[in-house]
Amino acid sequence: MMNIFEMQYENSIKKNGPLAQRMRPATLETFVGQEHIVGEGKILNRAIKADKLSSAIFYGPPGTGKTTLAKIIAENTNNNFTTLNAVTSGIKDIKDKISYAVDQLSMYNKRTILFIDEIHRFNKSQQDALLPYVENGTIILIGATTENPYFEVNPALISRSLVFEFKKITDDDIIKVLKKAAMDKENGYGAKNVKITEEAINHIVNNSNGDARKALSALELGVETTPETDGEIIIDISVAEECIQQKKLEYDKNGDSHYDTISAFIKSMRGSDPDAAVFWLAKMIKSGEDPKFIARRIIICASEDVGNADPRALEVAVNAFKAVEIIGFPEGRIILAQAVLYIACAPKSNASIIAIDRAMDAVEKNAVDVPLHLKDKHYSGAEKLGRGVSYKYPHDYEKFYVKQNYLPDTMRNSTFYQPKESGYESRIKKFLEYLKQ
Ligand SMILES: Nc1ncnc2c1ncn2[C@@H]1O[C@H](COP(=O)(O)OP(=O)(O)OP(=O)(O)O)[C@@H](O)[C@H]1O
Repeated sequence: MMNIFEMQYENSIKKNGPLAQRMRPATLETFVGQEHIVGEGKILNRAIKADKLSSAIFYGPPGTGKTTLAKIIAENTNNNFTTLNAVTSGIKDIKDKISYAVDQLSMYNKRTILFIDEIHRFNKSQQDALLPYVENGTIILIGATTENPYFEVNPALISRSLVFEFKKITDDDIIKVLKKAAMDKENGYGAKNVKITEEAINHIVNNSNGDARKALSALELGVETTPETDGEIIIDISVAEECIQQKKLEYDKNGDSHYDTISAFIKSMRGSDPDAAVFWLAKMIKSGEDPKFIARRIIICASEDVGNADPRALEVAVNAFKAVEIIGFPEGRIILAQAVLYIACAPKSNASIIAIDRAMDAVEKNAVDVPLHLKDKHYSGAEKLGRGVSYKYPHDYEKFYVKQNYLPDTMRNSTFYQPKESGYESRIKKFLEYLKQ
């Protein structure tokens, strides 16, 4: 349950807010996807129904239902419900919420669910302030984050919470959400006679990246800007293309533009354009992006796009992460810039990501029995079973290399790693060729 002001605010959003807010499901039955979390018999489903909720962290991409699920929980349990947004709140707001929760418990014997959006944006001392009250059960914390909580949320809070990972919403489920919004007479466009072509729906779905808010906002823009023809509003492919584009410019302040900037930033590093890379870095710093968030993207880029063409890129990136953690802003900008420029100017190879993705695919598609000669023989009786028997020890051979199969028998000679003729990796390539001569 929410307090009276929060309820009034919610109701007014429900009536007047954007389509995505108006269509926010209020019950588990209308909530799509995330079966692994809320499906029948799953722990959260049971906890909600039994009103026995413990603190939780909801982790996953935007628009996948983290806030929605927290609100459903609020509606369906007997606790108070109140919210904080970690981007806009400070320690005073946290203390106010705590004292509200303490009053509620002592006066009415009611616990309070505190939903904190973007909890990773709280610093350590802000997160620490919550701890004793989470620990003694005054507060049931539900923290939502798009960032991996094991890196970003205080381990003490994590260990007192259940972590639930939200997945991107599937295409079929997004279609359901869109069709429902088009037909819903009360909160959607059911009264407007909206027709969406199959092609338009597919286009919106394909460009929503599993984000229901993004899909609904595109539909909203389409309907609100398309005049009626013969009593119908027709959303065809050209309208859909416009809407999913324009939405990026007009709608999202923190949401899409944040992700678009990161995307431009990473693409500039990958594209070996140091000027553009440092420009997007500056934009992220100016818009208040967390330095550790930026540093993590740099680390990923160092491995994904530079890889073994210059193995030092990963070292530089990891060290930049550690350094900004110690230094913070404003000087942290120099450290980040150094790493970004290093990576933008380094030789490039995506051989590592290709290799691991191919290998993961192969693991899914093949039997993965370890060949007999590679099996562990360090236990009695292993040799009788033929384990490890015909294994050849490479150091006993010329060049410290011997030709031998290391893959499951069904996959002999599969190739996952194809070193590129780039930077240090070209030396790796030559070396492998020399071994195999
Ligand atoms: N699982 C879902 N089922 C039905 N509708 C959904 C679902 N997830 C999201 N939506 C729709 O998208 C809107 C935004 O979702 P929500 O605010 O729950 O996302 P979120 O995961 O909290 O995202 P963010 O991290 O950006 O805050 C909702 O108001 C709702 O209309």
